[in-house]
Amino acid sequence: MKITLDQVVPAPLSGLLDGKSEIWDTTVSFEQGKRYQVYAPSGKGKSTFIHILYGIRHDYTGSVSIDGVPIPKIKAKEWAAMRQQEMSLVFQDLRLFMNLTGRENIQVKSVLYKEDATQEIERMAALLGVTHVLDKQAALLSYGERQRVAIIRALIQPFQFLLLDEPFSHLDEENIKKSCQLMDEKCSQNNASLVMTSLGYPYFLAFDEKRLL
Ligand SMILES: Nc1ncnc2c1ncn2[C@@H]1O[C@H](COP(=O)(O)OP(=O)(O)OP(=O)(O)O)[C@@H](O)[C@H]1O
Repeated sequence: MKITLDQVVPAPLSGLLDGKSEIWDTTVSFEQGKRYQVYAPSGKGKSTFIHILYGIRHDYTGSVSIDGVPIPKIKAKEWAAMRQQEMSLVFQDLRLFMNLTGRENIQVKSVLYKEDATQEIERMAALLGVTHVLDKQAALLSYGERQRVAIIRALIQPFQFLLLDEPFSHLDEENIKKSCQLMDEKCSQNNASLVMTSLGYPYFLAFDEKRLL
């Protein structure tokens, strides 16, 4: 899978760009198997960028294509299949279901693709120190615990692209390290790409490319 942006300018940033961006208003591709860091200060469009790649924002000029197919030509059914099998995302605001438990949140997608992921969920939860909250309602978890649940949910499904929107904002160094280790492991297993937005910290990932947004 390859994602290409061509002269993309999000509507909210129109007229505000300073010409330094290595993503907006230029041609840039994200290829399978590579790890990208996309960095920028607050308000420069990191979440907007991730939402455009995931096909949930369309308020921009220019074009985005996936494997050569422009996004407007991709049907809703194809997006649904892609989001189950090929693209996984950790939203900045996590988007967990607050009335469901941690485990139910993680299993939301594994139920869809009918894979028994029980053991793998336990392994990842133990590594990230959230075993004790798996059966608690998400609403009762701390933000850092929710963030780790959201990371496990993203890693448990198959993917070719792992999109991460400032995924470590509420984690301590030890948990960031372990999360990076898991992300690295899963990306290598799947020969997947990783695209992470951040304010610029490299964390514990070896990026192939770093791009200023
Ligand atoms: N739906 C929208 N309608 C109008 N303006 C928007 C919309 N979404 C974002 N913006 C504006 O676009 C700019 C980029 O927002 P975005 O959330 O993508 O930035 P960000 O780099 O992720 O910021 P942060 O690091 O603070 O999370 C901001 O000025 C924001 O106010």
